[in-house]
Amino acid sequence: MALYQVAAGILERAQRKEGAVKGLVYESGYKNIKQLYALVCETLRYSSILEGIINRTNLLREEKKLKMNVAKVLVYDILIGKGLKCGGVWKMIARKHQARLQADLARLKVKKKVSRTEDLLVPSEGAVKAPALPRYIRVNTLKTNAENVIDYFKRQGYAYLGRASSLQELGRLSGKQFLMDLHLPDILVFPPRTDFHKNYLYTAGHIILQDKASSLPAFLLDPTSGSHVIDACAAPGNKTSHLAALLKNKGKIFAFDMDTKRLATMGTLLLRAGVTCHQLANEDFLKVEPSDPKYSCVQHILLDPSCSGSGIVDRLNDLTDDDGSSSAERLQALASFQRKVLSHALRFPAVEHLVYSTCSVHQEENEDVVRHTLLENNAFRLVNALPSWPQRGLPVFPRAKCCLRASPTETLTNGFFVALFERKKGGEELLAQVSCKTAEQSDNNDEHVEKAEGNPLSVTKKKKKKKKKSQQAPLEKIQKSETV
Ligand SMILES: C[S@@+](CC[C@H](N)C(=O)[O-])C[C@H]1O[C@@H](n2cnc3c(N)ncnc32)[C@H](O)[C@@H]1O
Repeated sequence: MALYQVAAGILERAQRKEGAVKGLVYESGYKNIKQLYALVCETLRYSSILEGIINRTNLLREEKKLKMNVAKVLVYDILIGKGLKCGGVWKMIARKHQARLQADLARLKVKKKVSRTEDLLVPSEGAVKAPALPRYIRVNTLKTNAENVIDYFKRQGYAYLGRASSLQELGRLSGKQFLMDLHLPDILVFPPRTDFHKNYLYTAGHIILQDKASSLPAFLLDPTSGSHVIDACAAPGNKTSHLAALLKNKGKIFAFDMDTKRLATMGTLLLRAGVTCHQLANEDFLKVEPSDPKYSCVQHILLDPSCSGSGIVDRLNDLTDDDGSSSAERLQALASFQRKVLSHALRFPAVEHLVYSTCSVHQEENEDVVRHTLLENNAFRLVNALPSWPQRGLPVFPRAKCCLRASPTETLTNGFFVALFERKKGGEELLAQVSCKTAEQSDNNDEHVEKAEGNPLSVTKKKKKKKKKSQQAPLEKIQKSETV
């Protein structure tokens, strides 16, 4: 397929949050990966400038068949890149408008008082430049364990430096060094830009390329093996595969997503990761009936709905307006959907714990959604999640600090937000929990006790805690939450 069409397709998938740019480029099967990756990255870098030129010159109105993302890659190549290489009919169209496009770019440079095009990218005064993030990998415990993965990398010439004791250590990694993460188990940390897309462990599903912050939701939800879980907005499925690993493939994950293409990608990812305990449904989660007996044992829900994506570092330019902020209207529309879907999720009768997460940095999509939901629903409260995590929710309501935030500058991750809800305990709820024990859970009592060592969430688990303390590995001691 033609370069520009493939590049535009990747921009579109990145906007729909189907994965990181690098992964999407590799998945495309395009023969010249390097050329494609460079074109996509550069187009993203100049995205808001290109969009401005396209809009001011009325390009899409004059060329009805031309879509924004194809226009962006074409205009990038004709104005900033190495000139149009291929493109057939698109090339002819772009050539037709070349003079006008060049004139608009020239006017923009005069207006911004710069002589080189790249100087248009200079951040405005006071803007913080995001640091390059470490490369995080999650060990897929359905297929292997951290020890095996560490040994494998050592044999590949990497130097293992042990478990990190500070975030600064993660930020100092260079060359072929790597560390075990200090906050989350089964996360290994490598220097920025380490590329594992061709690594055997990745292609065989033994490791998952997932930002550390995006591993928080499943880790905090921590479903016991054998339990029933809903992943409400699941595709492309990194969090689903993490949930399956925590469940040890025992129990059930009901995973929903409205987007057919993303679900197809998810099917491939889950197969590669060895996930077998899931049921995928191409369905609007808002239309899933909470009283359906099928979901009567669902005690855990992971809700990671569509959001502005404003926290994702390699997409910052693409998804924000010229002034760096998402448009107020768009944010309001997203927040309204997020509130709706969160309230819906809390209607499932047996749900005990729910994790709400976004990769947005906006208060409107995060603390405001949580505050609104708590005001509307007094059966649930917030749990003080992972007390050792350094960045907390913005203090815009009394318990907002129970929530977690993440950012390139403070946690060396993409921007992220997580809130852990817990049903307030009362006689009726406890009865419901007992009657909801699934067959798999009854078969796995020993496993529950073991898992409970690291999870102070449930009353029964807490009682067993003292007994096994001496056997705990250091990472199992991580306190995931505390009730305040
Ligand atoms: C942030 S992404 C989910 C990422 C996913 N949790 C992961 O870790 O790979 C949000 C997803 O929600 C889906 N979505 C949006 N509205 C939905 C709805 N009403 N019901 C189900 N899925 C929905 C989108 O198609 C998109 O795939």
